[in-house]
Amino acid sequence: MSNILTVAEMGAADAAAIAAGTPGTVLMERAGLAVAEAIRERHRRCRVAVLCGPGNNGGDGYVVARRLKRWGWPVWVEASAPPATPDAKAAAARWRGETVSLGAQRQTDLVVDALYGAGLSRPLDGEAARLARTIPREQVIAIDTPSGLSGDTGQPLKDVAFRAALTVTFHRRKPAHVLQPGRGYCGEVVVADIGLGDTVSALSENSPDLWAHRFPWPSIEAHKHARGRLIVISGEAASTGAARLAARGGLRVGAGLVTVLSPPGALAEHAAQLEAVMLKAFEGEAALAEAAEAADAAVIGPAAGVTAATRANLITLAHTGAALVVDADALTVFKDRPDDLFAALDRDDVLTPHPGEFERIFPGLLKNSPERITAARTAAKRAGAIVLLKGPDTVIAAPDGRAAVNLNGSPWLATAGSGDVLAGLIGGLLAQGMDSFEAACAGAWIHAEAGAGFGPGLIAEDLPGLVPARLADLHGRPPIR
Ligand SMILES: NC(=O)C1=CN([C@@H]2O[C@H](COP(=O)(O)OP(=O)(O)OC[C@H]3O[C@@H](n4cnc5c(N)ncnc54)[C@H](OP(=O)(O)O)[C@@H]3O)[C@@H](O)[C@H]2O)[C@@H](O)CC1
Ligand SMILES: [K+]
Repeated sequence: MSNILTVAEMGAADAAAIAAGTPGTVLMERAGLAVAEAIRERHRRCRVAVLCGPGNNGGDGYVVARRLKRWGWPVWVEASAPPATPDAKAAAARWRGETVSLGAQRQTDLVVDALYGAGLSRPLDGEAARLARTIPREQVIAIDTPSGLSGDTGQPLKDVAFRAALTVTFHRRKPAHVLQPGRGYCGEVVVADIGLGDTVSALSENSPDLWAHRFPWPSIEAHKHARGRLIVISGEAASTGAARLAARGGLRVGAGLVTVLSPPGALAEHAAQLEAVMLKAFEGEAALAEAAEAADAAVIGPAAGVTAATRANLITLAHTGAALVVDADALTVFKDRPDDLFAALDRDDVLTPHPGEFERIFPGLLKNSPERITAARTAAKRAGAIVLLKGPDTVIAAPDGRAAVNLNGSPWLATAGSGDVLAGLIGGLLAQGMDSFEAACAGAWIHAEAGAGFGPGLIAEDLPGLVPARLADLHGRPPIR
């Protein structure tokens, strides 16, 4: 169930099921029952107001009301308008309980928000808008999406939407359930199966389902050279920590040989602090090209310096066979000439911008896109490379249109150096020959799991050491404690 469907794709899935012989009323019964069961699983019998709109979202609401009433719950419907679709009319006709107008001001314990679904195109107004602003979220169970949210963008239209403790949607998540701010409005999200069968879309949740079956576990004959060689380009003496964080991330995630390539002036600093990670000095492009000759992957950018040297180093690395992770300063340094960067990249390279860096190399794109998935996809096409747009809802996009959204991000990762480790994790997976889109997804997922599992007090230095337990989970064996 890791695909995410747009509103139009969900409509097509509904229509296909109906065309294949399942009536819409049957789908509505399944949807309403799933919501009622989700409520019963979480709450003792209590007073429930079901707010029903005129469309099929409201139709689902009438089914919920009927089910709860049958189970003996005190429940009534508050209708914003009479049912207007054939299926909603049929559902309302089977509701034999009390119906009052919206906002009848009764004392209630729970509110089922069945006003509008994910396809909402007009903002809430009047009583619906007032209720959205005033009902406490702990009381609210939303059907499909909290009313007021745009299903495709996760934005509240005109800034007004219900906030829910629980959202029950059907078949697959929609962008509003995974993108901020919508995700924050949804509370817990339950995806109920209503029997629509298989659908495939180019957008997925980033979960191991996407890539775990192709994770580059070492074979029995593995030796360190066969497990992939990663290089990490270091900045000057005063800014070397970022490269070491990236290098340790790459080593922990399984690259066989990881080397920090350092300007001569920073060598002593590194030498004092590195063990399993190897160290080599380079000076100038020719030396870098030679040192990079045998690398399978390279990380460039973390504290590299926004300098002509970083730009030249990137171009040099792009001419080697290594797959690149381009982060931080190696992105910023192309601010005035992003096309030079894009011309140098291959489709197996990965860019890992945060929104500020994204704006520098794709000016205006984020602001002018309906949401960040579209922005990341457009960026990936423009760059001809994988783009990982960081955030609480990190998006990974490929030039061929594949995209995935991280659902396991946590605020603990918003700490200095965290992104350097992420670049190293992706680099380490690229070095082991993993497909670049999948490596970016796997790196982001492992990184997020590690951060969420640690919680408060996390610093970037902790992250590489948290990777083995996550790998053990993926490998299906108990972690080493
Ligand atoms: N077979 C299926 O498809 C299944 C669908 N299912 C369920 O159907 C839901 C989608 O149903 P839906 O398409 O009828 O949309 P929904 O949001 O209920 O109503 C739109 C209506 O509201 C009106 N309206 C809009 N904004 C408004 C506003 N601000 N203020 C006032 N009115 C406003 C709008 O009017 P219009 O904009 O057209 O003038 C239109 O009349 C989906 O969320 C899921 O719960 C499940 O049962 C499983 C099977
Ligand atoms: K709703």
